[in-house]
Amino acid sequence: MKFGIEIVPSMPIDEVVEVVKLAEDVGFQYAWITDHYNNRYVYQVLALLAKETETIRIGPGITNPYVRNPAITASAIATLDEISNGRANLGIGPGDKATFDKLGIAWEKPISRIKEAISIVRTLTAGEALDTGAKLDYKPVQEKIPVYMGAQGPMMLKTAGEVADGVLINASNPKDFEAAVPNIKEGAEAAGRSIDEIDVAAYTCTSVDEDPEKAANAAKIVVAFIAAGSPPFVLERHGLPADTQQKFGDLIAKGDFGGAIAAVDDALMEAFAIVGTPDDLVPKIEALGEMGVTQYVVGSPIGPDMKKSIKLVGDIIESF
Ligand SMILES: C[C@H](OP(=O)(O)OC[C@@H](O)[C@@H](O)[C@@H](O)Cn1c2nc(=O)[nH]c(=O)c-2cc2ccc(O)cc21)C(=O)N[C@@H](CCC(=O)N[C@@H](CCC(=O)O)C(=O)O)C(=O)O
Repeated sequence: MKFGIEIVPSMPIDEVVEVVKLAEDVGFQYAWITDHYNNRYVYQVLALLAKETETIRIGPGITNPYVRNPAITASAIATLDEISNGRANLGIGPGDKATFDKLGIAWEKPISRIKEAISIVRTLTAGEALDTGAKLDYKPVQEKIPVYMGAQGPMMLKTAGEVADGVLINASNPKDFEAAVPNIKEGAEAAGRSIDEIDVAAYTCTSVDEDPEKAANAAKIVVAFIAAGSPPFVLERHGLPADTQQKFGDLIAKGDFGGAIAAVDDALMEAFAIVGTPDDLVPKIEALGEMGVTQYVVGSPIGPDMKKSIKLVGDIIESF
């Protein structure tokens, strides 16, 4: 099992660098930086991480094909690959509707847009020209920069199986991967590929601490947001009430975060997060491995004390 870490650059840039360097020191192999307009700009954060780290692979986790023209993304990731001396990964996915509504961007045909974007990025970073004649005037270090797709829906997962080198799946329960992996496999085989070529990453709401209750409490607000964004098929899969999305969506929309946290029960925690002591985490991550997960990404909130939690995860990495 490989280990990654998700960092939301909502904290001061020096702290972002500090926690990613710590993650590298304790054995994490991937750092994924989220891409939302309201946080620090993903590619400047990544450039700094490239200069400040040596071995950890880095990339957006995830960007999308709507906020930037894919040729700009190609140049951004090729530049990152040069600065990091060949450690860039591109994480790209549909983006989220709430953000696009705020930016006045129409969220149209996400699957087609992502496939087109990946094809453009691959063509340009391979030093080739688009039909329009567009071409990069330099080549990245890596022959082929790995492209990971953020995906949750069945069609998006199949598309990832068809075209991507990896998939970042925002989920934490074995039931989600029991459903997701066959979709990825179907897409891969339809494209004459094998799922073994694809790094299946669990991009998981994680909270670890020596005190399991503190760990659980730190995750509740993230679980509330996940519940608010969970489509009916996910709620059904976990036997959650059909009105869960509406209930948490309403609480969050009116800013009642206390009410949202109080409404998070054990069933929601079980469905949408992996929390507890390091010893609690091991069997849960192993269970994901049995479902075909090959990379575990420690996602927000990571823990009540982020640096301490990164070190605690570091203590269990070598046991995988
Ligand atoms: C579009 C959507 O795909 P989805 O994968 O389920 O989208 C949910 C999330 O993956 C998506 O919002 C991500 O961008 C969220 N996301 C992030 N979103 C962000 O904006 N920033 C992030 O940093 C971020 C990180 C992240 C990490 C992992 C991860 O799994 C998701 C992450 C969906 O509805 N898919 C369905 C329907 C597909 C569809 O839209 N089909 C179209 C036509 C097909 C076409 O598009 O051509 C249609 O039916 O009209 C499906 O896959 O079955």
